[in-house]
Amino acid sequence: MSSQQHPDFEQEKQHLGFTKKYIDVVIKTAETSKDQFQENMKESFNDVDWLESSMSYLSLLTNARFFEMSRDELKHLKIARKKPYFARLDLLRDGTKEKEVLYIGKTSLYSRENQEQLIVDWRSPIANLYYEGRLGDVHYESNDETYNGYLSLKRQFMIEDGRLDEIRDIDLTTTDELLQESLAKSSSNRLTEIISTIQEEQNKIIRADLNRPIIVQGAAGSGKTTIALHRISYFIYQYKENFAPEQLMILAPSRLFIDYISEALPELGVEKVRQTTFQDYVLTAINEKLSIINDNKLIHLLENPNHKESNQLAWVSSIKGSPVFQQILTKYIATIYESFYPTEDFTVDKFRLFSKKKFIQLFKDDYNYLPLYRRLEKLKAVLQNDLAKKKQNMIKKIETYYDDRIERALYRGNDPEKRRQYVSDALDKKTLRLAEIKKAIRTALPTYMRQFPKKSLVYYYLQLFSDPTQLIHWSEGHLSEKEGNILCQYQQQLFRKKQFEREDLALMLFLQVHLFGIPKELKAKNIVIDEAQDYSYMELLSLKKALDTDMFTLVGDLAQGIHSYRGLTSWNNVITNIFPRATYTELQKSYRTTVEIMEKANELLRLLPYSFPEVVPVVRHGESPTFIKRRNGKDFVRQIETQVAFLKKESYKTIAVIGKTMKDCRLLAHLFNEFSVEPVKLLEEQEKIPKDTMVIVPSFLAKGLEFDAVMIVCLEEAFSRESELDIKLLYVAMTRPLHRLFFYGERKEDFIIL
Ligand SMILES: Nc1ncnc2c1ncn2[C@@H]1O[C@H](COP(=O)(O)OP(=O)(O)OP(=O)(O)O)[C@@H](O)[C@H]1O
Repeated sequence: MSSQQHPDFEQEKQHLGFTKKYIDVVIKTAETSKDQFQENMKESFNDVDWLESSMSYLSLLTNARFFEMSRDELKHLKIARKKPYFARLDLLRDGTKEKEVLYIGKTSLYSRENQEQLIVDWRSPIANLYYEGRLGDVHYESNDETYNGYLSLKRQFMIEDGRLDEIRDIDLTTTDELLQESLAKSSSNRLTEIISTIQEEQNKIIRADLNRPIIVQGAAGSGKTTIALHRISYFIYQYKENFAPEQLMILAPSRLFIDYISEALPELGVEKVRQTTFQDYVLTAINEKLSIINDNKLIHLLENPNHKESNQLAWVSSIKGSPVFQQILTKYIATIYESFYPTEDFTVDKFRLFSKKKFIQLFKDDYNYLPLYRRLEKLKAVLQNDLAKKKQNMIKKIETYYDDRIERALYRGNDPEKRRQYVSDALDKKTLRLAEIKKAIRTALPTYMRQFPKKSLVYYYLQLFSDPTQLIHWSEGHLSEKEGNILCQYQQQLFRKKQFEREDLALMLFLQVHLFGIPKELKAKNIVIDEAQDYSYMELLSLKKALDTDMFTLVGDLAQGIHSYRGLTSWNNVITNIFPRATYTELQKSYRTTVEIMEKANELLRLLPYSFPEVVPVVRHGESPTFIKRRNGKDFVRQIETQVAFLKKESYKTIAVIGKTMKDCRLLAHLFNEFSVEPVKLLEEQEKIPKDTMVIVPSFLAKGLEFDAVMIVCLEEAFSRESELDIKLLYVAMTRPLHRLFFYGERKEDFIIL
């Protein structure tokens, strides 16, 4: 049963009215004075009937502790006012006679003293019944205990701006209606929360064991980004006593993407989670300002396919990201460590204080949990302590030695002059020796430590590629002589220009961890990586080492792996060698695109050399993707403008023109700037996405984003069937629209599957 004709509609409307007013009172009281509560209550609930019917709630409120809420709780309650809850569950617990009525919302509201909940948080254990429980006998787990009961009602509420529009009683068969409505909406250019329509398979991932890493291979539009954010929200809720949100981290593919997800964060209560990119994180962790030549490589590969240089570029990237470098770096680091084994004992003057054997044993074994330079610091402190302890003893020994000699001299021989001379010499020697030993005590440690010169991370990194013979040796047969030479030459050429590539960052981070360590504040308790398919093996490994935890949520789609020359082509290696505790899940259902668009995009997957299962769109129909022969110059701009005007009339709000390369996009932007009356915005890596302007975006930057309508344009650059990268880029572009897709080009063949 649905709509406003529902017999309970009026009653629910009243309940909503009460809840809203009630929230207002709580907010007002929390913000002003707790003593004002009764008066605030009377003022708001001047309707006597309501007041009486609400007496049970009233009694909850007399407890002053109720109002002690944190600033964050207050903020969330204010947000919740517009839509306090989205569902209701009626549950009769086993062994009880009275059913419980639970209203599920984004944030909870309850009496802290008697635990009676007015609104139950969607992340609480009992709320799982909304996502997974069928009507009838149900159970849920909380604190390792299982609770059983009978679920007699599952009701959804459509509340808009605090107004109840509709109520709907649901069972498994009807849950899709709300989802369909939500998917049919227009995109706002931003990611939003999906709390009321989370699907069962998605819910399983959000609530999967929080003490284990999780890897999700999900089709384009299957909700990976959304789920990852909801999982963080769930984590924060579950561990609110143990961790602050600042201890969690989201690694996004670009700053553009961070801007894109930013709107969903406050609603989910995760806005304080650190959000950064891999590059920015590494540069902070190694504390270096390096010049990184970024996606140049992708662009080069795109613009010069099958070129000899492109092949070399791709090979260099893949080798630097591969496990071969784990081996090379491990050997290299071992060599650096050995170069720190002292050749001499630690002596002060003639006293041997600390043997080199003991030093090496501490350095190698006892402190092996520390990075190299921290071990040195520790050892320096050990020697310093030792010296401080033995200092007086050494001085005493010298004093005793000379005092004994002087004493003995006093009784020696008969010549008083000689005796006097002898004693005077001994006294002089004593003074000299004491001065010597005091100086030695002062200088011995700094002199000893000087044999361990402090070098920078960049120094060590450059050294790694300074000698091809060494590099080949450390690779233990994985690099041929030719390959070792090519790699060293390539790196040296970069270094001469004082440049580094993104692929260098993982290796530098790995070195940093082992040589200098990562500051505590840059470690994280839980990390979410979106677009994880674009990370290399070494990037993921170095991150795990740097962050000192395997609590990662990796979400990605290998079919969209446009950086697979450096990234991953399978999750196997990652699971086996980096995250062996990980749970692996696949999502094949796509929620973004219509059936018509997804079917066309699926044709591209069939052309890829790996077998990707077809993406199953949630059944939502729309217009078929359309090819339009494009005109030139001003006429082409008019053509697009007419299309945009038409789409806007159809109420589509967000529209993007996607070109294959940045070069084509720049040409497009130029054309529009010259001939268009409407403003357009060319999106680059660092941009913010404007809300009401049509955007031009290159295919590789469009990854992860979505728009109501997309126009893929081939101006000078076409997509080639021969290139795996082109197939993936076109796939990325085709899976961006929610509703409409157009291809504008000279020839249909430029779009491979037309
Ligand atoms: N359960 C759901 N209810 C409503 N909307 C959903 C649901 N799951 C996903 N969506 C919507 O589907 C779209 C795609 O979600 P999202 O961007 O998280 O997918 P993705 O897997 O990260 O996609 P891509 O691989 O293309 O980056 C978004 O508009 C999201 O709001």
